[in-house]
Formats: sequence, C-alpha cells, structure tokens
Amino acid sequence: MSLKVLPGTPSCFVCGDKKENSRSLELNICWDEDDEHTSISFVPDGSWCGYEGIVHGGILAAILDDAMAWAIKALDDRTYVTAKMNVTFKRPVQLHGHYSASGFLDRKEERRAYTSALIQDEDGNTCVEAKAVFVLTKAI
Ligand SMILES: CCCCCCCCCCCC(=O)SCCNC(=O)CCNC(=O)[C@H](O)C(C)(C)COP(=O)(O)OP(=O)(O)OC[C@H]1O[C@@H](n2cnc3c(N)ncnc32)[C@H](O)[C@@H]1OP(=O)(O)O
Repeated sequence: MSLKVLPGTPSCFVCGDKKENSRSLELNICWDEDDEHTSISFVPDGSWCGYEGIVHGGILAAILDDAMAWAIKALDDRTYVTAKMNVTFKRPVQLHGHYSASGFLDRKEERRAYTSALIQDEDGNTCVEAKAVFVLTKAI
C-alpha cells in the first residue's frame, strides 16, 4: 500500500488547519495510490460528540463528504460540489476510538461523479456508509 498525504484546504472544517479555521478537525487526507481511494484516520475527542461518548452524525457526514470529494480531486483536478449524499449509520462511533474513513470515486457520467465512502473501526467493522453524487461546477 502506497499512501501519500494530500495537501488539504487550509480553511476547511475537516482538513484545514486551526490557523485558518479555529474549528477545523485538522485531519490528514491520504491517497492510496495502489487502490485509488482516500484514507482518513481519526480519534474523536469530546468536542465531536452529540450524545455523551458518541460522535455526532453530522461530523461523521462531514468527514465522509471530504473523503469522497478528495477521491474525486485526486483523479480529476476540476471542482466538484456535493449535490446529494445518503448516509447510513450502522454502529455508534465512540469517543477516543480509532477509526478510518475511506472514499472512492465509483464512476463519472457527464458532469456527475458517483462516489462511496465508509468509516471502519480498528477491528474492520463498518460503522457508517455513504453514497453521493458530486456535480462539476460551471465555475467557482
Ligand atoms: C482546493 C481543492 C479542494 C478539493 C477538495 C474539497 C473538499 C471539500 C469538500 C466539501 C464538498 C462540499 O460539501 S460542497 C458544498 C455543498 N454543496 C453545495 O453547496 C452545492 C449546492 N448546489 C449547487 O451549487 C448546484 O445545485 C449544483 C452545482 C450541484 C448543480 O447546479 P447546476 O450547475 O445548475 O447544474 P444542473 O444543470 O442543475 O445539473 C447538472 C447535472 O447534475 C445533475 N444533478 C444536479 N443536482 C443533482 C442532485 N442533487 N442529484 C443528482 N444529480 C444532480 C443534473 O441532473 C444534471 O445532469 P445532466 O443533465 O448533466 O445529466
């Protein structure tokens, strides 16, 4: 497995840095060059939770959104935005656990990019799954 760290976007809530965005989760987005998917490792702290000890689903959706956006970006340098995302929460993601998110570009059709993503715990159990449609912007 050959992993390279992607540059991130300094202002991003997920992959930015706290100098540009004080609320950023500051996660590194890695790209697996062999299997062509993103990989984001994380250990949630208490500020990520909704119910005590359980990570907020909106935070998990944001991580999956980035995992998929960067999977597109790694293969196509143009700008795509999330148009539709479907998220399935299968197991709770726990405070202080060790997790990994992976994002995949499944296919492209005209301006649309179809993607998928998942979050797994350190035993390989799938906790969250997502599917999304991104659309190539006319201009940003
Ligand atoms: C620096 C590096 C950082 C790179 C990494 C960045 C990391 C950050 C990741 C964050 C990603 C986000 O959260 S982005 C932020 C959240 N998303 C947004 O704000 C997007 C808001 N929505 C929009 O701006 C717009 O609705 C668009 C652009 C999605 C579509 O508008 P449009 O450009 O007028 O296009 P339109 O003609 O309507 O549609 C074009 C084609 O897409 C299809 N399409 C449109 N919407 C949908 C939809 N919801 N689901 C399915 N398909 C759709 C249409 O059927 C059509 O297909 P056909 O007729 O061509 O077949």
